[in-house]
Amino acid sequence: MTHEAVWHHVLEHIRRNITEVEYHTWFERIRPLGIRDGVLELAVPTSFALDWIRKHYAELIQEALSLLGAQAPRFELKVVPGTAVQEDIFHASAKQEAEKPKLNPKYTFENFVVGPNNSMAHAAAVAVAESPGRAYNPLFIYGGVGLGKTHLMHAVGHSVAKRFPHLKIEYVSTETFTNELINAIREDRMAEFRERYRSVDLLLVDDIQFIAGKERTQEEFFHTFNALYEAHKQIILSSDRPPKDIPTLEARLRSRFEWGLITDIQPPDLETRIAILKMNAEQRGLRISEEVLEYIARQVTSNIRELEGALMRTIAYASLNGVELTKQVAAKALSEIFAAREVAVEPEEIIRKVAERYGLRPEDLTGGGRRKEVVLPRQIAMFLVRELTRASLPEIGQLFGGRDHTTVLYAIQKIQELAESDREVQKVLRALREELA
Ligand SMILES: Nc1ncnc2c1ncn2[C@@H]1O[C@H](COP(=O)(O)OP(=O)(O)OP(=O)(O)O)[C@@H](O)[C@H]1O
Repeated sequence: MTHEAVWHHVLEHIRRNITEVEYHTWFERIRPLGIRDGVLELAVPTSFALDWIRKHYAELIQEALSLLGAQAPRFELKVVPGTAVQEDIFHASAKQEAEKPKLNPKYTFENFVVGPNNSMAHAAAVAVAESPGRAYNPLFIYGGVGLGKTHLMHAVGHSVAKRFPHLKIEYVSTETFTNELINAIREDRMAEFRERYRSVDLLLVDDIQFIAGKERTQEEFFHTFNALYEAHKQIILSSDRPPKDIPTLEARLRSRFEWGLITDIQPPDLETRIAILKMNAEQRGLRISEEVLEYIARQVTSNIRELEGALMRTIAYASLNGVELTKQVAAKALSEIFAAREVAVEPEEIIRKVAERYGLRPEDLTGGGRRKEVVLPRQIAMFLVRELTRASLPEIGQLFGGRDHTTVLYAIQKIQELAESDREVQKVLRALREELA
């Protein structure tokens, strides 16, 4: 099913580069058919769509394929009327989603590889899934970016949904909770908001560290928490750090977060990383040699999302270039990502140097300020962290005050453009790279 993985990555690239409306109109209806002799074959619903896509998006699709390592990126469009999606299907499915908990079907216990790094968190999650509201309440899972916190939370959700179909499950990111709260206040719908969150049996809240500094959200969450807790409803929270390290978290919330069980997830060891890659490959119906899996597992050590990305990239590279997947091919596929990042420099050091050059404090760059004087230096710092370290886009977002990865991506693209057109930026980048080397 390699072509599906390839198409998935192409879509991710496209989505970042066009508007949502364009994406829904043209790309959601395309289905990948396969890869033949390095050519990606795509089914489109009508000949009108075929012409339009060829005319307007061919370059973007090719660009995405070359980012995946295709040396001669090629694709072919075919009209397959069955791929048409009725206009209102989007709306119908959106409605259904709102009612069902938004759980990723892939994030189940069966798909979760247990290793020494996550066995405690896994055992706690299983215990909670078996008797929600009774085992550990709240269950607080913390750990670095891309280590499986969301996966475990969703796994509990799936398991509870299966065992206790009558229970109401709600998964929400802290960002969404905050936005919904703001909207409810603005639209005078607070009673409805409260009812929604206080009537659930299992509440899963992701990235609770983002509640830091948001007084009103903390206040509201405090009451939601109490209502659920008192009614013996289960709460699971995830965070990138333990409660005691979340700044400006009200003491009463902190102590509540500590009432149940706090458990962490550490980066996986080599064996666990290989096992995760193996499972991923098997799920896609692919047989990949141990040697190749180990090679990939040795390249990416601290983020499972990136580990999976590296596997995908390798598979895509081999199939788009029509070659067998060997260790040498894997090395080639990954060389671009890892070669440029072998300089041993810490992100904090980069931030410090960039701040110094612009006469700012490091906190100015990592803080929330949007003054003109800090925006460009911050973007430069993000760009250099990406270039000189192994930090992923979400990790960089975290370093810079919990910004979204799309903001980081935008910053990087911006500096890439300026690095070609603006002499001042070229000079600064050259000087900083020298200082940091
Ligand atoms: N133990 C595991 N076994 C199999 N897959 C895993 C495991 N841990 C993580 N993954 C996979 O790694 C990817 C990232 O996991 P997830 O999104 O749960 O991380 P996270 O810790 O919530 O990250 P973030 O801090 O960005 O929210 C997912 O695709 C997930 O399925």
